[in-house]
Amino acid sequence: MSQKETYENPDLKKERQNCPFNKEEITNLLDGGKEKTAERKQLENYILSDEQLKDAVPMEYLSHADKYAEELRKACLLMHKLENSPAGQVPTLRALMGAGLGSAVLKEGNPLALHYVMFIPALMGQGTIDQQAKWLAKAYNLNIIGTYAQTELGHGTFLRGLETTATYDPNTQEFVLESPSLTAYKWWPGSLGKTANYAVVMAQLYTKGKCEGTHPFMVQLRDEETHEPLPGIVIGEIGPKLGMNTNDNGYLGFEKFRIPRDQLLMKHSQVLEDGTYVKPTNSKLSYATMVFVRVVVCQDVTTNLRKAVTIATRYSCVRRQSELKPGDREPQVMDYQAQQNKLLPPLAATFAFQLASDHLWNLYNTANNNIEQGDLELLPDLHGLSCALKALCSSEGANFVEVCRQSCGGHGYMACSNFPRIYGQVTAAETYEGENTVLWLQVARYLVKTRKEQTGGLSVKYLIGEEKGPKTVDTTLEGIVHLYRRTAVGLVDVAIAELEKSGRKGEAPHDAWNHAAVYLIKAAQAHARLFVVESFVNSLKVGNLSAPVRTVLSQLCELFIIYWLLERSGELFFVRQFIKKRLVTVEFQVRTLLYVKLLAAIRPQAVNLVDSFDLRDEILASPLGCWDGNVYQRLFDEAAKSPLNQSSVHESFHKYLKPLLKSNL
Ligand SMILES: CCCCCCCCCCCCCCCCCCCCC/C=C/C(=O)SCCNC(=O)CCNC(=O)[C@H](O)C(C)(C)COP(=O)(O)OP(=O)(O)OC[C@H]1O[C@@H](n2cnc3c(N)ncnc32)[C@H](O)[C@@H]1OP(=O)(O)O
Ligand SMILES: Cc1cc2nc3c(=O)[nH]c(=O)nc-3n(C[C@H](O)[C@H](O)[C@H](O)COP(=O)(O)OP(=O)(O)OC[C@H]3O[C@@H](n4cnc5c(N)ncnc54)[C@H](O)[C@@H]3O)c2cc1C
Repeated sequence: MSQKETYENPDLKKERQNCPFNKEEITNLLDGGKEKTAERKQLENYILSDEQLKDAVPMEYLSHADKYAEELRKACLLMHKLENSPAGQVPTLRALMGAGLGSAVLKEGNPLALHYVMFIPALMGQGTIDQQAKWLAKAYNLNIIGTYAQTELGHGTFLRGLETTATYDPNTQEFVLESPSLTAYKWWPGSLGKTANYAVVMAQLYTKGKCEGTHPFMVQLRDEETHEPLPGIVIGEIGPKLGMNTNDNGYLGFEKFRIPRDQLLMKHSQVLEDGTYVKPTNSKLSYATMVFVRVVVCQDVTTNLRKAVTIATRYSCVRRQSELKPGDREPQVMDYQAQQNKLLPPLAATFAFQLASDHLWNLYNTANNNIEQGDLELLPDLHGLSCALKALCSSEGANFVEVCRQSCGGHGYMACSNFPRIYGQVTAAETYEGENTVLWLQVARYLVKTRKEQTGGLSVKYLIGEEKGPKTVDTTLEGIVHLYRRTAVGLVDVAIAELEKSGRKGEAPHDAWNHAAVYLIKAAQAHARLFVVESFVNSLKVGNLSAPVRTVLSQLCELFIIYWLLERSGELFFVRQFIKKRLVTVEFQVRTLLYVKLLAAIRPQAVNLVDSFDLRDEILASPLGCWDGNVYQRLFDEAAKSPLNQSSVHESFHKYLKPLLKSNL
């Protein structure tokens, strides 16, 4: 890699001098330990040194079909490389599927991602031991490649409204899959368009003339040799999207397509040979694959945000523009407080989101182990928290990525800056795996229920009983967290009051719910933010951090929680107690002062902080963010790759422009 080449932009060099903390300590912290960092670096060397995995030309210059083919070529090569990986197969796969190493090679959506992120987890979570024995080894060995086909043209959010049917025929002991209308066609599943030959398909199960709701079925789609669609399967790709264009999202219809009974994934519910239906212990267990993906999406979004912040921070220290002191040299744009205000909150957010995502990952593992033993107690909390953090990390993440792009001025708008690709990935996460508004409303449902029934899981314990803590302005971190807590409780109470008001007017509960949506969403968002800031503050209390690292992380933590407070200060007005005590004004003044001081304190450490993410140039894939800061030369080199620069006069001049010039219009 180019990291250790001789050139280093003098401004970046200066930024890197006298770093007050040990960068490697933060790298190790983010990787999960020194050994993990070493493993990651070894793996990066192994993968990124392979010439065949490099793009001959930037992907943007390829046609839609060539983009897909090129990405598939690299994805398959990567899978071959797994066999000899120095880190072992599973860690390598994880690193590849994560947005870091994988995206250095597979730029715009991996055609094999769904196989690992949803198909295999669905088999594991929904299949019986026998079904896993039959399919899992094949899936791991890539003898079959699968996807997760749930969303339809007509319905993505409302799963109870899915139209695809799977009707049990006891005479042949088969299910008959059918798409009864155009809107019943599966639409969106990744890797379905051209890559997958199998899918876990969600369909309405009918047996003995009764609909038992949506269930997962293992379905072969294409011939294992020829890859031709099987008779009764109508399949194709849905076309270009805002981003993720190398992932072949597809459509799928069924024309009385038969599968054996044992291809209903029967871990939680069964259909016996005679058609008798055996219910699951909880009907939402068939939604478990989505819960898993919501959990990993938080990590994925955070990794992408780290890339955007690194690119924008380094560029902002190389870029000099305008005049700060009259007559002086143009300053680094990072020296403008306005630029710090853009970039330091997202920098802090990368830590906040990572810590909250780690917390969620641990909850997921504990809850999942318990569910395997038949104990579903943690399921509601897991559902609530995974919805909350998926929605928060993806929406805030997408906004922050866009701010990072804007902070790079015109050059940030170039495709080669990598911002369009990063944004395409992060904003997709606002929609897939549960559209964010819909997830906020799921969270609100859990909060309202907890507050009313005074019982709920760990993440909502603060809603049970009377709130405790100071009622006046308290400038400690604990004090600010308490303010978040009071806001979150207050907003749930406001939402409940709205629901009750509508109830008193005689509105039916579903109408009252709809009419309180604005309040409910605010309450859900305040809850999610409380969780993130609590995780950040609590994780600084524990752990073996050196004093300098603790200091800089504490500054970031404080900056972040004040930033959100100021951004969302309007919400305090919803909570009556703040208005009565005139707390809002006081809070606002005190916090703004502190926030501005923190910007100045963190500014000199910004480059060192993004360096400690240890993202190689190949992973950043942006001339603006490269380690050496050789921004202008690299931009020029990128422009030289344009097909329009391969000749001094393009053929279209002779075809179109010259006749126009000569036409005397
Ligand atoms: C070697 C192996 C290694 C493996 C390597 C793995 C590698 C991992 C590496 C990680 C890196 C990965 C990076 C990955 C990211 C990039 C890839 C991204 C690919 C994206 C693919 C996208 C896929 C999709 O989008 S799939 C489709 C997703 N669709 C949805 O999410 C639909 C949303 N809708 C719903 O979920 C529901 O319909 C809902 C919840 C909105 C409403 O459902 P309902 O049935 O109508 O329920 P409702 O009446 O509202 O509530 C009833 C009741 O049920 C509770 N509930 C609801 N859902 C759940 C749930 N999921 N779990 C538990 N409980 C649930 C709800 O709370 C209510 O409870 P009560 O109030 O108590 O009644
Ligand atoms: C990049 C990408 C990859 C995807 N990959 C897959 C995949 O692999 N497999 C798969 O099955 N699907 C996949 N999807 C589909 C995805 O899961 C759905 O698009 C998503 O769940 C949203 O559903 P929808 O499209 O029906 O949106 P809609 O529900 O139609 O949303 C439209 C609007 O209606 C609002 N709305 C809907 N219901 C409510 C409500 N109850 N209350 C308030 N507002 C509401 C929404 O907030 C939104 O503003 C993918 C989508 C994308 C973008």
